[in-house]
Amino acid sequence: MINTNSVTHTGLSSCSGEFLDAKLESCFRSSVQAQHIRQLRIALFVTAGLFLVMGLFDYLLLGLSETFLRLVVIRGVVALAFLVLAVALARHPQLLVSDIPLNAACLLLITSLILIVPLRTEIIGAQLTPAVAATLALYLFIPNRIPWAFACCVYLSAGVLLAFYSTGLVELQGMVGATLALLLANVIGLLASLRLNRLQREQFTSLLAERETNQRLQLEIKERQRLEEELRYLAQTDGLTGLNNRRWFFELAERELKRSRRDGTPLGFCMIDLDKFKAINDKMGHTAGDKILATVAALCREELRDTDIIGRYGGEEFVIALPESGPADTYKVVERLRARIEQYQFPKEFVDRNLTVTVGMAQVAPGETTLAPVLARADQALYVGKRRGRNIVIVDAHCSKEAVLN
Ligand SMILES: Nc1nc2c(ncn2[C@@H]2O[C@H](COP(=O)(O)OP(=O)(O)OP(=O)(O)O)[C@@H](O)[C@H]2O)c(=O)[nH]1
Repeated sequence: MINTNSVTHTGLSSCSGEFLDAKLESCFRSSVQAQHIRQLRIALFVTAGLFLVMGLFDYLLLGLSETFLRLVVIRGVVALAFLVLAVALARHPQLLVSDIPLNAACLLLITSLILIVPLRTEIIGAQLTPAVAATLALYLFIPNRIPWAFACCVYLSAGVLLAFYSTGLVELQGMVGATLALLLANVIGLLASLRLNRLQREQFTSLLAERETNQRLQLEIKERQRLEEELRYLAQTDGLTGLNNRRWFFELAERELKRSRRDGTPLGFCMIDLDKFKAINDKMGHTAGDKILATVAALCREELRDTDIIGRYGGEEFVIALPESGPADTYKVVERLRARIEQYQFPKEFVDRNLTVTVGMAQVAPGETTLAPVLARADQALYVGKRRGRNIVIVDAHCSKEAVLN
């Protein structure tokens, strides 16, 4: 579909009612091609049918005479040509935009109408009706061809009038009447087809504008959704580590606490603190410290299940909630995590010794409805670990040794 931005203007020609912009005109034509082909085929079938039906009247009027046979040939050729064109249009839609087949069909129709005039002299007055009908049909049923339709209709009018005259049966008054009738048919046909062309194109322009507005709205909606997503991410995420920030961690952990109480499933917590991090910061610089924090966060994430929740608690301290993890499971996970960080080879420009972490671990006790007590116990255990020399997992004293070792 064409973008109206790429169109210089949507003005219409006053002669043909068509778009002045060739690209827009061709786009319009292809958008209505199927509809126009359908209309034209119906017109072709109807004309062929009418021509054949008229043969019956010829027979009633002329009997099986030589003139009748001539009329049969003329009508047969026209009807056959129209039927062939109608069938061909269905198979080859491009015929609609090709001038030769349509012009040939029009010329055949007009010539036959002119030739019929001297063959049916007994009802010469009635010959005007098909000529007027054909004039209107040529303007209205063959789309987007005003100049050709005009040329064809001039030929038809002149030919029919000349045929009337050549019979010598039409008086001056009759000739004037026929001329006026054909002139009127031409004027009405021309104006109607101009108006039709204009209306169709104005409708098409409005449709394009509507589509463009819709597209713009859709882009705006997408952009808003992207911004909302970005805002949500910023509101929930710690910029340095990409982990949940403290506020969002609490939100998620509260939900887990409620779920564990409802389902009666265990919920483990641990606090992780980097050992002697101040010294690294002081020696290697704050940027190196930042890189280490981000790497530790990534290592933690790798060691955890998708259902575990990790957040940056503050500075160089992380907090993890482990749903459906009893003391033994929680211990296994955090001990694995501690060992992973201890063994991890950080680039020498970040830290010149093995980095370690101390972990304090606690379990939510039965009946606890808030996070504060369990986090306080995990923090207390962490503090004990720091005092014991660091690089260790300390289990809160409320968890029995057996439960942890199970
Ligand atoms: N690079 C960097 N450093 C941070 C950030 N947040 C906190 N820190 C530093 O982390 C250090 C924490 O130092 P301390 O609380 O004394 O603890 P520590 O040196 O790790 O010693 P222990 O915890 O007792 O093993 C401080 O130097 C803070 O400046 C951060 O976002 N980036």
